[in-house]
Amino acid sequence: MKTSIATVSISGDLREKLAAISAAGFDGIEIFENDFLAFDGSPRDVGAMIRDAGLEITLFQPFRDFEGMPEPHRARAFDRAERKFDLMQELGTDLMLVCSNVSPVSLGGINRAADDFAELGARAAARGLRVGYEALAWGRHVNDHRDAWEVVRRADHPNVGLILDSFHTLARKTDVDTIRAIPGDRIFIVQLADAPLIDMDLLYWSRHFRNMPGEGDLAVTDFMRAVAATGYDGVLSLEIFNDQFRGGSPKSIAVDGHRSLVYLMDQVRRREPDVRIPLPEMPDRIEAQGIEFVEFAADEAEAEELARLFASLGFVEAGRHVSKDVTLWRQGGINLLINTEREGFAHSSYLVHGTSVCAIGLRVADAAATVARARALGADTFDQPVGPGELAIPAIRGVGGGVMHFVDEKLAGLWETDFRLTGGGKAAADAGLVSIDHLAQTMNYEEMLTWTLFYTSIFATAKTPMVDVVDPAGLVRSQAIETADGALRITLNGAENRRTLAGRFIAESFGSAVQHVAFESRDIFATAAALKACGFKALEISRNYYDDLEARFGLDPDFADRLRAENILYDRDGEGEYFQLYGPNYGEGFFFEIVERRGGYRGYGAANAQFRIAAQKRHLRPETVPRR
Ligand SMILES: O=C(O)c1ccc(O)c(O)c1
Ligand SMILES: [Mg+2]
Repeated sequence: MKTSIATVSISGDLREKLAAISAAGFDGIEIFENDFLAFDGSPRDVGAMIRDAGLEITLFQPFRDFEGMPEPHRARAFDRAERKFDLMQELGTDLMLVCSNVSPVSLGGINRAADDFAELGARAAARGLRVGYEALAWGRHVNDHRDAWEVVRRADHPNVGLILDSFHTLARKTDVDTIRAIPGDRIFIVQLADAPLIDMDLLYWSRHFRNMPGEGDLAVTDFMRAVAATGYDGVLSLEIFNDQFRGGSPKSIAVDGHRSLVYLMDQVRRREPDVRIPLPEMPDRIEAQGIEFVEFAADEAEAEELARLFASLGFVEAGRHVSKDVTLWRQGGINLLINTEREGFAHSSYLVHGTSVCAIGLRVADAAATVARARALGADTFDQPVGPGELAIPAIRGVGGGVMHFVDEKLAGLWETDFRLTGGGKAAADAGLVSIDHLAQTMNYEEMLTWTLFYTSIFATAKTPMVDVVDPAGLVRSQAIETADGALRITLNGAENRRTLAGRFIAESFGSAVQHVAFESRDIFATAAALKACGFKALEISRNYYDDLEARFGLDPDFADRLRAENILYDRDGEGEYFQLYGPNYGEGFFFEIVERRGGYRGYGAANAQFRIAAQKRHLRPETVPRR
């Protein structure tokens, strides 16, 4: 599989783009003419610079408004093409993209366009070059790959081929199976892009909102399956026009791009088993079975405070690590760790972020296979020395550089092996928390696509639609990644500014991290009562909220009173009901939540988030409330 990415997809100057693209593992680039024009160097120098970066130029583009022109435009278009052929030869590339004409003076007519391409093909062939024709979704006469293919077919010249671009085909909802009838060797290059579904003008959508395959909502996998079925085995090239990417990190966008192609082709291979796809073998997407543990890094003083917080939630100290300063706190099926080691990963995490979640452990069927898939998708693995007799838990790096461990059956004795379990005390404190319902990771808005792709490509998960959460100081966008059975649920919250609670958390904990952990109760009212006995202080919710709730859902006044008395938030949809109880803010804005799901409720109480955030803001230490 040969991979390529258009230089427009990445931010920075040409040199920065090349470094990032090459480091991410691409074989080549599509050079956008403007990137070249803006660069102060001769075409030969640019070509050499690209090859020195270990990359080939897979395509030169775009060449506009060529086919179907009346004279004198027609002659001028051919002159322009000859100039660009000169440039291509100096750069060292043999393929030019001609996009369908948008000029109001163009005449249309399949045969006229085909004749123009036959002549262009002859001129290209004289120099050992090739031209490919792409239908722009907003082309004046040709805006569909089927018509572009008909032009190419009638041009009937070996140096003239078709260029497919998933965006143009999918944006117009053209049936992708029409691609299956095109001979694979007549397709000169395939451009790939996804996009979020937004109802807007096609040109504007294409030029500003494209994203990597798998990051948006288009059926790029179905498109690519159809392309693969033609026998096409040439370059797969990302062509992503995205305002956010233009200002983003060249490195992470290039890494995301490469990951998106590996993920895409892995999916295609599994769904088109008869098509040979040259991609290293890797395990299929991993079924995550739940969260085995959450580990906090702290110093000794803060560890005591954290321990008090755990105790107030009904957890009991259940053991100590055999060789490390790590304590285990347990309740139901939940394991929380407090790590106060003075060296190693947890300690460096503490030094950078303060008291915070430094690692999580996921239950999977096969930990080694999970790491193998993550590696194949370009994730960084994580290793740390283990003491004699202790178990090595395979791990990778996740959001904010945090560690994600994988625990499988082979590690079933983990707690008994690595910990001196003290047992006891369980019955005394239990507040009915049975498992972790979800984790919430807070990040800058620009990172959300990166981590959505990370989770959905490694794990058999789906993303829910993005929702807007209103913080009094700005918007926070929230999207959940979840398994079909809900065993793993992670919400990603993207802050657009530093004054929101989420933005403040990122600023004060120096990076993206887990901002809250939500525990599952099977009886929220019993839990609320038990927690009171443990000394738990619930976040106080505005009384006005309950008046509205009662009216909105037509709640029984007694039921509304019970919610109000316990500061429990409530939501309901066609499937079921949702109850939420919040603890106090801890440290830089970390908190615990307790939820109960009744019936088939699958959401996260987005409608309540605004009121919860307002309540949390009222409880912030006054000196830390950011000034405007
Ligand atoms: O937006 C454009 O003009 C444009 C140009 C070249 C392409 O390959 C494309 O997909 C879009
Ligand atoms: Mg294109």
